[in-house]
Amino acid sequence: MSQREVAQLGWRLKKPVVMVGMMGAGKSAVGAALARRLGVPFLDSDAAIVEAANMSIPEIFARDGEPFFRLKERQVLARLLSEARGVLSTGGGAYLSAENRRMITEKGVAVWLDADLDLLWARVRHKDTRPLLRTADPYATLKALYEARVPLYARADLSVKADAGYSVDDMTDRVIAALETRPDVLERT
Ligand SMILES: Nc1ncnc2c1ncn2[C@@H]1O[C@H](COP(=O)(O)OP(=O)(O)OP(=O)(O)O)[C@@H](O)[C@H]1O
Ligand SMILES: O=C(O)C1=C[C@@H](O)[C@@H](O)[C@H](O)C1
Ligand SMILES: [Mg+2]
Repeated sequence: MSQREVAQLGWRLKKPVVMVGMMGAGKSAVGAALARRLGVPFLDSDAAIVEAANMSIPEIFARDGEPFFRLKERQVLARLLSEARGVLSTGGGAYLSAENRRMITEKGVAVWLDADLDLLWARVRHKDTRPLLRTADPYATLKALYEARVPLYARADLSVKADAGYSVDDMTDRVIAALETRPDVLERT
């Protein structure tokens, strides 16, 4: 194969990829790596909310409450989906609303990063950036959220298991392999 042919090897992404799953599953980290790998733009709904509000997520929760955050999340998701050409990582709660799931399914393909509770806890336990976990027993809170949410995340078009031994790059490989099972979403060029 000539150098020129090698340089032209790549991907054609036909629909936006929307990363869903629990806080700490790796949606932002893996989503950004996936976008770099596919050579497409990356968007993150949490980052877009923070930018629009000029406040951190804990500040928005503390000042305006979770219902207000969810309203902004829905508006931002609608805007980002209308302009998305690449990978869009969502916040951990975004896929729980039926209206958000409908918007995501209409425009893109949802990929659930399916990490188990122990892995999620190992990732989030030392950080205080997730307001929902600011409780007397954050592990019990995470467990309750996990158990309530898994049946909804399981509705995603594709799911990719996140194991403790997998790096962000390994997870990116796995997501690409899952996307390649859908020629209507991703093709090699
Ligand atoms: N495969 C991985 N291997 C090691 N560390 C990872 C992996 N994926 C993510 N991480 C790390 O775990 C933490 C949580 O990941 P990330 O912020 O991507 O999760 P998230 O799903 O976007 O969570 P949230 O819903 O809160 O936005 C980060 O510190 C990230 O660097
Ligand atoms: O799981 C959740 O409900 C959340 C996850 C984060 O991504 C943020 O969107 C926020 O902290 C709420
Ligand atoms: Mg994130």
